Amino acid sequence: MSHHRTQPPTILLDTLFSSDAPLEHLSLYSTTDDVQAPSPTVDDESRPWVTLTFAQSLDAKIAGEAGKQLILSGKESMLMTHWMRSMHDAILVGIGTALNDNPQLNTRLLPQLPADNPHRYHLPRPVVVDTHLRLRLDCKLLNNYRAGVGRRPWVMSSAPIGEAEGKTWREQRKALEDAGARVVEVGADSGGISIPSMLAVLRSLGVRSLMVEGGAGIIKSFLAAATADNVGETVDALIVTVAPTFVGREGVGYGENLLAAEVPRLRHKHTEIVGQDTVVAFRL
Ligand SMILES: NC(=O)C1=CN([C@@H]2O[C@H](COP(=O)(O)OP(=O)(O)OC[C@H]3O[C@@H](n4cnc5c(N)ncnc54)[C@H](O)[C@@H]3O)[C@@H](O)[C@H]2O)C=CC1
Ligand SMILES: Nc1nc(O)c(N)c(N[C@@H]2O[C@H](COP(=O)(O)O)[C@@H](O)[C@H]2O)n1
Repeated sequence: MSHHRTQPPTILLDTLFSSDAPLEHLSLYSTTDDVQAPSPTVDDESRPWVTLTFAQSLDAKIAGEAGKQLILSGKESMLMTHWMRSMHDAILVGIGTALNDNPQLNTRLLPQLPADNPHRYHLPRPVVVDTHLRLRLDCKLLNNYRAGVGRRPWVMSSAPIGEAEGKTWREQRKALEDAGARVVEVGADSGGISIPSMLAVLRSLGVRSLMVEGGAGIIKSFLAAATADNVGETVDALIVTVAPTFVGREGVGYGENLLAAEVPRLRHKHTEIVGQDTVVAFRL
């Protein structure tokens, strides 16, 4: 679809914004008059708008054997993902993904704007959920930030209770902060960092919209949180890219063990063929 190359795909505009919003502003913001980047929002300001999104194979795998990173999206749907990134204030991944994929989480695939265009694409804030502060000091997120081509990564973590673990955690925190990260403390429970608490903290820090990319553990947690709440109070949109390939049972899935009572009700918005992939968009 040629329009995907120069402006955000309709499937994103319709799923994330009301259809009467002006197209040209939905991925761009003005740097000249200090206007904030456009963003989907929820009415009450207690949490950000949350879009859960990932790419999967026909057999619902998101990675290969032992977590091997797979490029499942074709170039057209990958471009769509970068448009989606430009429409959110922040992008979240779990520490499993940060360690495994060493992602950049930026919008580098978007078409270059003419030099005299006063607008810019929004560069989202990278957020890593990392209970034990295992993020590498030389990861691309920190390297990009130090090189001035990425925003400061935020690391969502929770201080451990025990003295020995607490000391290691504080040392790790200092090392990460010295390397450029901001460590943000949030509450945790037996399942790891509490999703509702983390969302409330992110909103209090100014994040109006959050794109959640994965991996498997994070997807399961957000699906579970969305099911436990009254529908629509944790996750607002689900956008899944389905690639025309099988991975096999050795791959990493996200849904095998979910009980029927643990999957949220979905409201289908759109299905669109993007290149060779099928993109399915829902509101919750
Ligand atoms: N195809 C796609 O679109 C994507 C695929 N991936 C793949 O996913 C794989 C990584 O998945 P995982 O190992 O499951 O790691 P993950 O990225 O989901 O991180 C999970 C880790 O985050 C921490 N955590 C803290 N609180 C948590 C909570 N409430 N819920 C869940 N985790 C919490 C725990 O340490 C947990 O082990 C990689 O192989 C990566 O390539 C990742 C993102 C997108
Ligand atoms: N949309 C999409 N399609 C795939 O096939 C993928 N493997 C992913 N992965 C996500 O993108 C991150 C890599 O981002 P950068 O290219 O480094 O900016 C990866 O960590 C996953 O979150 N996504």
